[in-house]
Amino acid sequence: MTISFWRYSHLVLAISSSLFLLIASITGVILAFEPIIEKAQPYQPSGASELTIAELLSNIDGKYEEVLSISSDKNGFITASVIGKNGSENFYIDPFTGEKIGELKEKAAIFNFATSLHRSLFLGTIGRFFIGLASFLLFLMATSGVALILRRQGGIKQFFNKLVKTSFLHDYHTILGRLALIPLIVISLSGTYLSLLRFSIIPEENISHAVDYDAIEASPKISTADFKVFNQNTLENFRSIEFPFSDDVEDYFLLKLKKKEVIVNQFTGEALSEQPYPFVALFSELAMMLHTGQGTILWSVVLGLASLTLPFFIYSGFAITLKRRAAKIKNPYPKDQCKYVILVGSEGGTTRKYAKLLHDQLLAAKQTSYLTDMNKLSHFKKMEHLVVITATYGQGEAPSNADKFKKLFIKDFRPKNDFTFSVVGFGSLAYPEFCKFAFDTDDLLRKHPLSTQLLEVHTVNNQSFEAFSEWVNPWAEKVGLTIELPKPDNLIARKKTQKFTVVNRAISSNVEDNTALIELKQEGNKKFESGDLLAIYPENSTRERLYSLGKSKDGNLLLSVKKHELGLCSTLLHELKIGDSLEGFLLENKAFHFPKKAKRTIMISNGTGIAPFLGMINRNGRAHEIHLYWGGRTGNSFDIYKETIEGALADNQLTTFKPAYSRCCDKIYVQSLIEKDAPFITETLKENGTIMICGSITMQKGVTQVLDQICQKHNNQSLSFYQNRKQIKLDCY
Ligand SMILES: Cc1cc2nc3c(=O)[nH]c(=O)nc-3n(C[C@H](O)[C@H](O)[C@H](O)COP(=O)(O)O)c2cc1C
Repeated sequence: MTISFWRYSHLVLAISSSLFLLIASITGVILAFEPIIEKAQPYQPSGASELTIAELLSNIDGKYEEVLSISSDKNGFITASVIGKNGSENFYIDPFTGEKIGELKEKAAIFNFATSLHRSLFLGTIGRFFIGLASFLLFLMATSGVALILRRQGGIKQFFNKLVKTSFLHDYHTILGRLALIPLIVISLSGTYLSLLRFSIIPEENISHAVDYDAIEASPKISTADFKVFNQNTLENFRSIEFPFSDDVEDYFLLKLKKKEVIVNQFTGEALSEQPYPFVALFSELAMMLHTGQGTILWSVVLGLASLTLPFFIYSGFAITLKRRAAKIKNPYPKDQCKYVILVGSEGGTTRKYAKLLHDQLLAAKQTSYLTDMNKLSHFKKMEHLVVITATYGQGEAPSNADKFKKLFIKDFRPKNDFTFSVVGFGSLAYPEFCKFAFDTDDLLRKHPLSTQLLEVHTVNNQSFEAFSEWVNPWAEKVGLTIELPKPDNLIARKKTQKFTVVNRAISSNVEDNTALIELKQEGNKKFESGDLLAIYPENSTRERLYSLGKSKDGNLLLSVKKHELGLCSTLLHELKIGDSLEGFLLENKAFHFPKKAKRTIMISNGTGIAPFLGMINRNGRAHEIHLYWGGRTGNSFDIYKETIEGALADNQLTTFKPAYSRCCDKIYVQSLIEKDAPFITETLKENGTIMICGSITMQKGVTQVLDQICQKHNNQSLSFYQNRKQIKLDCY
């Protein structure tokens, strides 16, 4: 079944039951305290459960004028109903002495109030019905939630694996969902069952005894202390005993044990009738215990905590849905009048925001643009340029608003005129099938006889605004437009910057590299680590450019920057001289910090991607094995890093260094080195070592492909297995 089915079901169930569930959960949390408070009372002396019923009766014998009944409550506390000096009384007794040890307390008003609200909303039968229904809907929601988590995690085996992070609310909706799953299923099913029982949909059977009163004998009379059935059963197994009304031989002891009732002749001790409780009665008792936690502190705590998660689920669930729907599409022109058609595939709403950004810019440039979901593909009479902007979900699959696209495209898409197309894929490199659905869509479009591909598929990792805008300019140029995307505040807000001064700088002697190694000293002392990022905003621009940082021996920032012809930031950085300063912002990037617990770390980089590794190697206290693979153009490309690397090798801070040069010597890429060292790499992963990759996206793609192949071959595991265990750390751009 498709993800949209489960998501839709989950949402509809939540909408229809949230109010009731909110009330039931808050009252449920209050009620969870009741059994905890009760159970904490000192009315159960240790060892009491081992006393026999005969011993209990002997211990109470003679203490009161008359004993009417004795019972064991849900907590195992013994209560007696007696006639004493003050008339009829009920209280807790010590089963070893028969003495009164405490008064029966009335239920606290708050618990009475919470119970009524929890059971019936103070609305009697109607209220009970809605609460019962909400309970069942909660069970269905848990089921649809499981289906959604299975889709997110990629199968049952990965159900409890670490999540690939998306947003706080989305992630914790899933994490708490997994933790509270079993208790919530138990609460919902037991609640449903108790409602069915209350409405007699499940019929309750009563025990009926058949005693032949004419045949009851009054002899041989023996002492109750010698009754067989009283000696055979302990308080562990005891519910209650009702004493005979009179000395008539027809009056008897009614003994209720955990699983059966016994009628006992008051003179001879003979069991006159024995009836087991029906299954429904025992099951109802279990359901009650599971739903209320009565009698067990631990389960009450679990129930209380599980109830507490419901308000969070309700809040986060609606917040996620609203975010998804936030990017509402407005189309001022009818679909058949538009020259530009933008189709969007989005699950969480982010890709839709980006598509809308482009759509709005086209409209602002007085172009006829039409934006719609991929599932709404149809005939667009005047379409000349088609843009598909889509995320990938599941394991390389379509998002829910694009899952019918392929079918529609093959069956119904019949444009009459030539059209160009360009596909932008949104995805995450943390997934093995990076932007797969975008590539699949591109393949499909390429096969159309009237289509012309304007640009290769462009991928955007982690919703990077920069990566998206890198596609916009060449595309706009190809269709004869100039578009400057304004960076919306809600994508990434400009941060409060601080000042950095250049204290060192080296330029690569290979002119083609156009690379600088720059050391910056910060004004202030904000903490940072190698692997963190420096955000730079060129003057008059809200655009942010992020650089991976190394931390030098002196605690300064190490940055390696390649100058791009039209790159505002890289030009600015390259032009800086020693003593110059610039504004920037330090961003923590925990996911790319050095793994201090791993004994061996393999670092793979190309070009300027070496910068964070220089910092990590600089600060390695030799306890860790570090192996660095680095790809550059020629031997000269290495010059600016040479001193640090050779120094680290001499000091044992770096164990091995293996360069791959693409324009000289063996003319190889870094992934060839990885392929050659396959056994070493796979052994490292097997022994919980870490692989860190930093550099260009192209290099990352090549390297992860090779890593996946060698992991499958040597370790019988896919790369995602190690990714999920956080043994693969990526920082590519
Ligand atoms: C459950 C789940 C599965 C995903 N699967 C993939 C995947 O297979 N390949 C990929 O490149 N990205 C995958 N992603 C990442 C999303 O495509 C990426 O976060 C995208 O920016 C989300 O855009 P949206 O908010 O418009 O849905 C997945 C994300 C989630 C939450």
